[in-house]
Amino acid sequence: MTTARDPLAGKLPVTLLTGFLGSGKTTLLSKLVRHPDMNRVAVVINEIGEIGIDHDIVTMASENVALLANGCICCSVRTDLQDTLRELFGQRRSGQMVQFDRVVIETTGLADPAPVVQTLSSDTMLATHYRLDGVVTLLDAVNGPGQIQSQPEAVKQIALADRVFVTKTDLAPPGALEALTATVADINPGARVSSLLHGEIDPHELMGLGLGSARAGAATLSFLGEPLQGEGSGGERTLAPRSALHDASIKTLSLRFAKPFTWTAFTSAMELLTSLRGPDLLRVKGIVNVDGKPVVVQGVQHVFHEPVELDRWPSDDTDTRLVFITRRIEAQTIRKLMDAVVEAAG
Ligand SMILES: Nc1nc2c(ncn2[C@@H]2O[C@H](COP(=O)(O)OP(=O)(O)OP(=O)(O)O)[C@@H](O)[C@H]2O)c(=O)[nH]1
Repeated sequence: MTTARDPLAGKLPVTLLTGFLGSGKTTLLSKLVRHPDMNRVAVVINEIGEIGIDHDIVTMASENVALLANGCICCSVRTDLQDTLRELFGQRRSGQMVQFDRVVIETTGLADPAPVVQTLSSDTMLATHYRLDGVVTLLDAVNGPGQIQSQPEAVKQIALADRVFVTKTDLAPPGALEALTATVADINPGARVSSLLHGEIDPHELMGLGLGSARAGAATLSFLGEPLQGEGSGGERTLAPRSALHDASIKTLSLRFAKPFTWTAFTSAMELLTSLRGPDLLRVKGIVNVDGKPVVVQGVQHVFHEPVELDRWPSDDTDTRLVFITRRIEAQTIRKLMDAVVEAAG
């Protein structure tokens, strides 16, 4: 990978909407697509593995694509998401399709969102035209705690989120939002958590969540503000062991490096790490000091998105700070590996 000043310019932002079954995704989408500020969005509902789900937002045309009165495109995918995104782009370019300027993909409630994220960056054609703007995960205030304990995919959806919205707090006992906020923070300290009732939301809350917004400044890099356990050492947390999570092997590791990296050394370390442990590397986010310059990096499992070089550091802190969400990897393993590669690179 190479750094570029703004590799995201001109690409269509994609928001990935996840959340366990019944968490309120369709409710949210049905409000969103009717919002005046969302009039040029293409909504892709990825229904793989689900049969006959009748999303009320979609008045399905025979080819499973519907054009809403306000210009929204709704499209239901039962086969191949990649093909659908390619086709949508092709039709947009040739004028057969509304000039949509954003895509929202709703994944099936049981899905692990990581493959969809990977698809976006590993498929060359898709990566040229689309960029992941953020992962939004809905979490049911009533059923969420049980799902987190029993369903690894629910944990994965939270682990990959940029923002988590807790839905149905009106049905939940007092304190449910606070408790779930703490649980989410254990799984993914970088995700902002707020409540969402009956899908009522300002669409802008869902935009500009990911890397594309990194250059907006420190606020969007809040995940880097995690307290680290000692300068130069790796902070490590096992996910909420007290709540007996099903997949308690998922950990959030925060690493800080004072010495700047060369880009070659950093990418070599990441390449080695992903080749050795890719499937267990659920998410990596961070800001890297590359020869003094701040570069924001983000990866999901073995796929790294194009890094973004910031114009300036968001604060006085110019250390490299990386947050890893991993399964069965210790902080010291990553640190040793990175140190070794940096040393070898001279
Ligand atoms: N009380 C209450 N009900 C809600 C809220 N949000 C969604 N619901 C209801 O929860 C139910 C499930 O919502 P959906 O939007 O269908 O959930 P989904 O995530 O699309 O479900 P799947 O397609 O099965 O994955 C519906 O009956 C909604 O009306 C909320 O904030 N409060």
